[in-house]
Amino acid sequence: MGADAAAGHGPGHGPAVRLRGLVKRFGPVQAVAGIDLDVGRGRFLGLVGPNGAGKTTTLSMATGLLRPDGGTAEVDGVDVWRDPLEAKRRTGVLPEGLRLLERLSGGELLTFTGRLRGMPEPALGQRVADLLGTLGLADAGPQLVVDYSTGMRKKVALACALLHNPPVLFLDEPFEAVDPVSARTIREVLRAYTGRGGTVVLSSHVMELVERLCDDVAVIAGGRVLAAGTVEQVRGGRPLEEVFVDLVGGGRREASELGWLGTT
Ligand SMILES: Nc1ncnc2c1ncn2[C@@H]1O[C@H](COP(=O)(O)OP(=O)(O)OP(=O)(O)O)[C@@H](O)[C@H]1O
Repeated sequence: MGADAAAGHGPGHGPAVRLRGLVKRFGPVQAVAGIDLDVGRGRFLGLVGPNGAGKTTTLSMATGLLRPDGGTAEVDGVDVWRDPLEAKRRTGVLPEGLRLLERLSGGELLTFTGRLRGMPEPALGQRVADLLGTLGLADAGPQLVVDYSTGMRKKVALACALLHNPPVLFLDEPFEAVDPVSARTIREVLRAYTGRGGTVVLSSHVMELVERLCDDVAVIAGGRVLAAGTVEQVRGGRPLEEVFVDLVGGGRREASELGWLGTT
């Protein structure tokens, strides 16, 4: 065992995700202003924050999609920017925006993704069939992704993230536009995954869902972590939404100021 591994560092060691001093600026906008965050193995972390808080920018830097201006990101003990290929082997990502290969069917997209990841047949074919079946996409058959509904696109993108059974999943708004039956299935799939030791980081605007599903939560605003811990710690006995609004809601104008709305 090397000195790093003995000290709890290096591939397969330490927290599943370790972010240190992550910083990103877009011109005059400081999108991420120094984020430190650890996510333990087998934990389910919800990343919440108002629009423009820096959630997607943080997830993009943690998954090798956007180069940080400063700081480090490690996944499963691998530095994402020093060893991106190894980090990406250990990561499944449902990115924002869902840019997919539109002229393939769901099955073709998954098979192509699996081959890019070097997955062998026939195990790949079995996993593709399992994922399409479980996520309710099998009936879409040869339909092309370009003709999928928004929720179907989300589900096939999620299937791509799960396909290689990575130890860590990063999911940007995985439940957005997904119907309640599929949402329940996805919750069960993700719970089973963390139950077996997998780690999930998801961003969401739905506090109730984070409260119900996640072990841990990090509230970010203005590119900084305002609160982080177990859901119970951060809630402190109150509904998470209330705590969230107290933390980030300052400076908003009252809805009642739109007194003209609805009057004739
Ligand atoms: N490519 C870009 N170019 C310029 N500014 C950007 C870019 N990406 C993000 N930003 C800015 O960085 C800030 C953080 O954006 P980000 O998308 O990370 O927020 P978010 O928390 O994911 O928001 P939302 O909940 O609305 O998706 C915002 O002010 C946004 O306008």
